Amino acid sequence: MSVKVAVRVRPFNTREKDLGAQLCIKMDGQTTIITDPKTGNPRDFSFDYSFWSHDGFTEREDGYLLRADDRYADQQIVYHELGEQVLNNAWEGYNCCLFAYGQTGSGKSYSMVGYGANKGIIPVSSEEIFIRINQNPNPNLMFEVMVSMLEIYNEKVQDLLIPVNQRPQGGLKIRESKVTGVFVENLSKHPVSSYAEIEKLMEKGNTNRSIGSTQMNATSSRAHTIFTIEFKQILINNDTKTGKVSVINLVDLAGSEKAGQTGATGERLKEGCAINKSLVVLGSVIEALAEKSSGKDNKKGIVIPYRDSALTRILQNALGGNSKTVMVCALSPATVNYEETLSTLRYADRAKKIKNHAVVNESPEEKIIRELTKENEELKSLIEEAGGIERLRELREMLEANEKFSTAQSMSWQQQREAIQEDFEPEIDRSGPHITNLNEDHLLSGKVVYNFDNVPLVVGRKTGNPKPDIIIANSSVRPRHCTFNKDENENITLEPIEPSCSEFLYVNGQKVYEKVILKHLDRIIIGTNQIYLFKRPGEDSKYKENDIDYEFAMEEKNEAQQLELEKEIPQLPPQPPTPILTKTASIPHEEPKNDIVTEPETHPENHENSAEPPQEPALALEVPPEPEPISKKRQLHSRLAKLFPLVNEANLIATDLSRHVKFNVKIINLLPDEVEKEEDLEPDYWEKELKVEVQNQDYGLIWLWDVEKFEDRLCMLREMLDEQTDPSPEEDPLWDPPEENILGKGYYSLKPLGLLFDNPFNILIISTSGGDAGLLKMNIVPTDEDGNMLDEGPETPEELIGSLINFRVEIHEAWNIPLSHANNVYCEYHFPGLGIRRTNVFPGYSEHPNFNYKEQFTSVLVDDFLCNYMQTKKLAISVFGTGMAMKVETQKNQNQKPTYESAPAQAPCVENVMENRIQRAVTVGNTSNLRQNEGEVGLQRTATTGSVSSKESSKGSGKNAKGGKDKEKCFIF
Ligand SMILES: Nc1ncnc2c1ncn2[C@@H]1O[C@H](COP(=O)(O)OP(=O)(O)OP(=O)(O)O)[C@@H](O)[C@H]1O
Repeated sequence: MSVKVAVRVRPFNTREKDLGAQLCIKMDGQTTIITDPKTGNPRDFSFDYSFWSHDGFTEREDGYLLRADDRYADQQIVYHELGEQVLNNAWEGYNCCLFAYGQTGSGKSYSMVGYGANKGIIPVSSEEIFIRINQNPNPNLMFEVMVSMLEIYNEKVQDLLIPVNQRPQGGLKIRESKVTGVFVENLSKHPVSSYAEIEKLMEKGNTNRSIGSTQMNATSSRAHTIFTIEFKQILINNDTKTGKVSVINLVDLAGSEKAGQTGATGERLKEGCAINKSLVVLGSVIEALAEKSSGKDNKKGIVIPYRDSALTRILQNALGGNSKTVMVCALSPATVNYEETLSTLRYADRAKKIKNHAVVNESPEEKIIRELTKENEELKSLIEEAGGIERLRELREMLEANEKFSTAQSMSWQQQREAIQEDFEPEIDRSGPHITNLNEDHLLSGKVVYNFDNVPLVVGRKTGNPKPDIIIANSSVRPRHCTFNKDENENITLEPIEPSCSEFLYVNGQKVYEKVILKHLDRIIIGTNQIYLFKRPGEDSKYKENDIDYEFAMEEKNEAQQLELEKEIPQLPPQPPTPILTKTASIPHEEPKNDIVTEPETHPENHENSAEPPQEPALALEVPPEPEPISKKRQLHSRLAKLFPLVNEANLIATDLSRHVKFNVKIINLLPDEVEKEEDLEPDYWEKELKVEVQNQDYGLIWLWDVEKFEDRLCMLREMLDEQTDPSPEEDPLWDPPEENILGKGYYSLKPLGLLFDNPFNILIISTSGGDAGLLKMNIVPTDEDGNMLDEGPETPEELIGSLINFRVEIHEAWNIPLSHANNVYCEYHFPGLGIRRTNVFPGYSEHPNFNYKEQFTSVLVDDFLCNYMQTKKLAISVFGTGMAMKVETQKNQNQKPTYESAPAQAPCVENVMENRIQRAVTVGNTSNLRQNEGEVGLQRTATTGSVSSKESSKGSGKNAKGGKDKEKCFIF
């Protein structure tokens, strides 16, 4: 039977409502339709169930969302359709699995666990199990229920039903035996006899998850939780026992954002920290199984990569095996989440193709014990014969795990119940002032509580001396970070322990520089993401407690910090002067006060081709174009406000890890593809993008990372700090193969082509920071059909309309390319109607690549569009190159100066480069095009020497140019 797939769309949340969100999902019977907000194109998907929970409900007094029109699917309907089916299957003795998949905040936990009166599938099914048991009329039929709860975070499996401080460092081991299949070694199983007991255990599991999340740097929404109910029915007939057993796995998966990038392997997985390896592999498993089920399996057979992740190993049975499986895909209704929601629907579409082979698990107990004993005997004899320490160790561990498993298996439910001492933490008194946690996973909020019976309470890391009272393992939290105390009026106060802690201590979004008195429902942020709500029962607040959650507090902080930032940094972009001159000199503007934000400091002075007719003075008084809309500026500020603390945190982690690297925020320009007016070449009018500059402090080299890559790497840095291990280069977030980057764009006037003139010219390559990245010698030569240059052209370009022209694009060479990125340089352009064209790649390192590119185009029709294009637009030529490659022998040697790949040319120091540039610019004969400035990425900091052989380097660089799998030639910070 196939995996059953359900999709469910939730209501808009408050934030989406505030932003005036638009709906992009419709449902019609089993069909779910998603509409692309950009194109208006709908796409249909068909599933076993499409649950509409977006609107059409009323709220009952107890908070239950009740259906008000026929379309609305409330919690009861969803349970009835999915949960009940799971229970029926379990009763028949089938293994069952229910997955919830979807991006963070899409409603997975709402469906699986639920909130308040809106109980989800897990509690309702658990309750129903005992209702059914209690209704059983057969005195010879006995039932045994055991539960376990685990979390998979960063490929580590942890038992959620044991105290956090008893968790094994490396997590629990996943074992596999011929007899039992896959099992988690030492996972505690808890015999339960009522729903209330299950509820208590679930509560305990969530509290442990919540505590666990304060003990790690990363966020908890990237963890998967599996709640397992083992359900046995034993029929006693005279002296014989027969029965059935069913394992019900209820799986709340981590947020699926970015997991759409399924099939990502190798290098991509290195950046997969935020992507979540288990989810990526789950995608691959589903894809492979879907392919297999669709009969596309070729003779060799499709290998299902179960073993590639902890999640898929544990759930192997649920996917394509002995299980009746249901997948609930939670959908956000808002157009802003269109891409993610579409990817969830695609995922769901693939999952429905999986075929499972569920069988009734009848009376396995005695049989399993018998077979396990046999397997253990076999293992023992293998141990005797085994050669090699590694193999011996493996077999011993397997035997030990198997023995523990058979001992547990042979114990009766009653014996196990007696053996396990459920220790529930005593309730903390919340009647007085206290703080309680807010977690991005709503289920984990309110689980961690501290009251102020014993003050002062110091917060810090476990390395703090004296040891703090509240331990938070967040890299942005100092060893002794802040203190909660009581003043003479019984007010609770909070203050940073030293000034540097204020960077990561906020109350209601504002940094805390000195002692503050806390008021009821104040939001306290410690570090980057540990949030607490202060409560003083009985005190009034202008806020309602229900309105405050993790997102609220984060958003509040980001907005407040954004306002602070706007006060500190110059306007982005600066207001253009009025009136604007077309051939204007650079517009002076203030140096940024904040030394982290680096704005483009110069402006292109003159990008005109020499063959261009002089500009009419009339143009000089043109009205300046509208400045960028405020919202874009604010959006940039808002992203900056979010990025700054992360960059600060990355710098703190780098220091803690003794890595000589500094992160800075950079605002770079998105160079335009179409240039029409002079203003189009003013960086002030270009779209801005945020990058993170990564500066190696030993060698002064600089890399620019996308924010997304930075966030992935930060996440890996946090984990490195948590685990305190030396990663291999493949796993090291600060170890990169050389990457291909855009060095800049040059703009070539097509006006001469419109008059059938050639136009040999050295165009300026403008870098993304608005500076220069060298010069490019090129020409477009109008020709006859045989490629011979034409002698004359028309009086006006319009005369060409309707005729066919021939021309040759020549890109000869480039100069002064920033050396640090001058490996495998090539150019690319897009002439309208002729597609994207590329020069050859100039192999190896060269500041002066010679492309020698000539491409003849014949019979190109000049229509109105092309005629107009040639008169008004410039052709953009993009120049790409690959970054510096270095070899590092071992990580231990990282403090030694790395050796470059050999090359004939000296890798120059910055003074030489600038000197050479000036000399060369003079010989180029068009000095007006050369701007001496910060332009190129990392050039002026490339003050290293070394030798680089272009022959040598070109050998490896072919691969590097394509994204670089060549780990040998990587750089380590
Ligand atoms: N069907 C629904 N009806 C009403 N509210 C819903 C529904 N689904 C989700 N919500 C609300 O949306 C918010 C986010 O839902 P939920 O916590 O279930 O998301 P999630 O996908 O589990 O997120 P995470 O990955 O962070 O755990 C919650 O406040 C929840 O109450």
